[in-house]
Amino acid sequence: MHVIEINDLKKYYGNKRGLEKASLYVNKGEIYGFIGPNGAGKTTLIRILLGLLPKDTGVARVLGMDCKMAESKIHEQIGYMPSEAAFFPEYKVKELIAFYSAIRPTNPAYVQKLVETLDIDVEKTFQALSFGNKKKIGILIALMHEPELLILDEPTTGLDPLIQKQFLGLLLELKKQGKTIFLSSHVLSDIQKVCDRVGLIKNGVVILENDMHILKKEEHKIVEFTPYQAIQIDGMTDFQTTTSGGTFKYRGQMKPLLQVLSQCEFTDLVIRDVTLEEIFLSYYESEHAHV
Ligand SMILES: Nc1ncnc2c1ncn2[C@@H]1O[C@H](COP(=O)(O)OP(=O)(O)OP(=O)(O)O)[C@@H](O)[C@H]1O
Repeated sequence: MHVIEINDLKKYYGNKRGLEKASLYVNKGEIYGFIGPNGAGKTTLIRILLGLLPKDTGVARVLGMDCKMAESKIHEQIGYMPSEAAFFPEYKVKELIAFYSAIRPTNPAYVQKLVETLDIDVEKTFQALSFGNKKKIGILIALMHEPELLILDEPTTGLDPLIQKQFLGLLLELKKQGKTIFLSSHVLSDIQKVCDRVGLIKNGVVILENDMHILKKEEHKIVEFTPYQAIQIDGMTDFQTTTSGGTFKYRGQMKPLLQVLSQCEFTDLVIRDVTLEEIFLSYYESEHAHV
């Protein structure tokens, strides 16, 4: 059984497309990265998963249950963090913790550990917090009842680098405990760091879904060098001049590449994997990816 199962999901707002025909699945215990440009349909899909929005047609199931039919049962087992945290503004953080602990059973020791990890000041009122600190309260509330599935919408935007790092560490810790995490984000470096699988959505259709390591393996290497010189080798594409040298993409065995490069005089040379951002852009920019 998949923790999340979406099949041919369609949702229109009047005559405006939300989702066209989206399909994806998320396995138990994995961190799934959900990415796509503005307006692609990410929030629509998340709102359907949470039972907040009815679908038109297709399948939307969480933990084996239909999202709309079993809304309240699903909510007990989901931790959801919206992209912008909004809680009772005049409540102190400790009062918010008490409020949510009364709705859903929590382990106080675990809550305290989260408060310390996220470096949260529980004496402040929600409205007195900065954007980043409000975001941390969103993370705390989503995690504090130790749900089986976490659905996180842009969780790290606005967090300082240290807290971002701690937060990503926390996600990996939760994964170790067997929790499943669905992470929608524009911060592709975060997705690349923690996700096992990734889905790309465009115009309401999931155009690519794959394991992160397969996705990266299928792609080419990037070679960056200084100073400029004309390099030629089979498997090379997109040769470009940069301010200090050049770059190209390379698909093929390492040995012939290294033989050619060893003939050159470099002050700097980097052979690296493509980043998720580069993979993402190539899918979004290439003609055949247009759907
Ligand atoms: N309430 C609504 N009424 C009409 N159209 C809507 C509504 N909500 C979303 N849409 C449209 O549905 C499409 C998908 O929007 P959605 O918010 O799901 O995208 P998104 O991928 O979350 O975008 P972003 O990254 O900008 O948040 C967009 O074209 C949007 O304009």
